[in-house]
Amino acid sequence: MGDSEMLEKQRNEIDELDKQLVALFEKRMELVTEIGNIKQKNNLPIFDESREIVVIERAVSRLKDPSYKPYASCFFKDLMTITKKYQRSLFEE
Ligand SMILES: O=C(O)C(=O)C[C@]1(C(=O)O)C=C[C@@H](O)C=C1
Repeated sequence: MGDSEMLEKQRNEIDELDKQLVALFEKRMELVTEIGNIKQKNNLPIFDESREIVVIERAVSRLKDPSYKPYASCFFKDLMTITKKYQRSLFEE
């Protein structure tokens, strides 16, 4: 297979994975919404540092390739920055 064929094939695989990621992201956001509503109802803080540490540590520990560790850690940290931002937007409604 030539390089440009290979590139197209890899990008098609990424497109397929992104489709799955969007579905998972949406499911996760639905849960984040429910948790956000519980937090609002019970006057709980949005940021839960100990929970975030657990989420990141567990995710990183599941990697097969340890060289991805700092990147996976960053990915989950950024993801939770986004979820907190979204939960805050719910509080403002
Ligand atoms: O578990 C919670 O309390 C959530 O609100 C979810 C979540 C997450 O996205 O995983 C978001 C914000 C918190 O700081 C911790 C975790």
